Amino acid sequence: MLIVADENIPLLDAFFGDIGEIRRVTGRTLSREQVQDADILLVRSVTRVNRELLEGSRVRFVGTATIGTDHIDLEWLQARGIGFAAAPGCNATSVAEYVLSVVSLFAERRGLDDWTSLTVGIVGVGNVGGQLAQCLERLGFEVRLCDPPRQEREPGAELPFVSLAEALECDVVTLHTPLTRHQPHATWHMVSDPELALIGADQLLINGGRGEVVDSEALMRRLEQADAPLVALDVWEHEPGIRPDLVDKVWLATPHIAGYSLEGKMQGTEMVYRALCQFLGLPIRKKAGQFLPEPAVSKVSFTSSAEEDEAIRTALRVCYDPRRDDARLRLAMRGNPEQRAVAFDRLRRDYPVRRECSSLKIQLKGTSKSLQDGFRALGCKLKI
Ligand SMILES: NC(=O)c1ccc[n+]([C@@H]2O[C@H](COP(=O)([O-])OP(=O)(O)OC[C@H]3O[C@@H](n4cnc5c(N)ncnc54)[C@H](O)[C@@H]3O)[C@@H](O)[C@H]2O)c1
Ligand SMILES: O=C(O)[C@H](O)[C@H](O)COP(=O)(O)O
Repeated sequence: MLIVADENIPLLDAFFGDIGEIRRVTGRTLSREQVQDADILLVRSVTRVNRELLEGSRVRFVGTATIGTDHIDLEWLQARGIGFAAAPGCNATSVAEYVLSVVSLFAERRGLDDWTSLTVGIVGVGNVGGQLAQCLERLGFEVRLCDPPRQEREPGAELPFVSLAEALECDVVTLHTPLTRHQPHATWHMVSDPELALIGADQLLINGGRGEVVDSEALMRRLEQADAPLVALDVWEHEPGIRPDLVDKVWLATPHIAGYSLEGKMQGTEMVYRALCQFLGLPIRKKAGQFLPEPAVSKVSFTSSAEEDEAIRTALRVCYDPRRDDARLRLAMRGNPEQRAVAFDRLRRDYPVRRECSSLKIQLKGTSKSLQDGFRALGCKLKI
């Protein structure tokens, strides 16, 4: 059995080595010829999987080790009877930690002693937005949730949903919707001139979903105005050929790596492996956890002198500080368009190991219960 797989999927040999022969390919440039004789295709988000790629091939199962599926023509796969699996929720914790870290930097920039005084509007309350909301609420933030599809599906739900306009009133607005083009709730350019006009200079807009959810022309126009909001973009229209002038204008610019914790990537591989085993009728023998290496930083201690917010933010940034990715992306924006696109993908391919807060043991001596609860909200292991 031939498995054609994106070389950026971690642990390919460990998970799939005894299922078939693996041919590693560059996901961005995968061609019909490369996939023609494959039985199984494993991709990440940079490969468009559709009729143009697969017509006439032997492929009978496609797996994407990602949450998003907007790069896959699901209808065509279904019509052809080709098996499919994605990895819902695999890197939700990683994205939530990215957002928390960005919010912590925003609070510092605003000179806030208490970061939980910020209100946070979450647009798209699925695996990522839901996990983020839960964590923020446990930390003591006021959160507003906007998810019209869920609001319709769950009319009697306990969760109070707000409109997009109401979410846009929050100090921080963070986008976690999929990219969709079908009405009534299409997200393509969901945030454009009218929505951007609703957020002002003391607010922060984060996009951790898909680049095309925000109209980048409109965003450029808004960022040229004196009362423009701060913006943190992890995802961009037209990746990898993103606009350097937009990178210049946004406050925090990262190369679509919010979900790039090692745990998140490895879980993505495991989920596709499990689905493939089921598809082929094979036993499931492996788990991502068995391959997780020891983290570079494994323990952090705080004493009774630790200031609560400060301690939580320190631990968060031990795991992930987006400023390093921001600096690298800005450097990568030198050169001509082709060089910039290559550099964008290289930053993603050669991404350093990043671990989630769950990899961190926190030792607390004489600290308050609320500080302990804060670390629990982050998923850290506690030693009290
Ligand atoms: N930046 C990254 O690295 C990264 C990582 C993971 C996922 N993502 C993106 O984030 C998206 C969300 O991930 P998830 O795991 O939470 O997906 P999910 O499917 O679990 O949740 C998405 C939620 O968005 C809601 N939604 C759909 N249309 C909406 C609209 N018009 N307005 C408001 N809400 C709407 C859905 O009802 C759903 O509850 C993914 O589809 C993917 O594109 C990005
Ligand atoms: O949808 C997802 O899971 C994320 O956007 C994912 O982290 C994207 O990473 P890529 O597949 O482009 O490596």
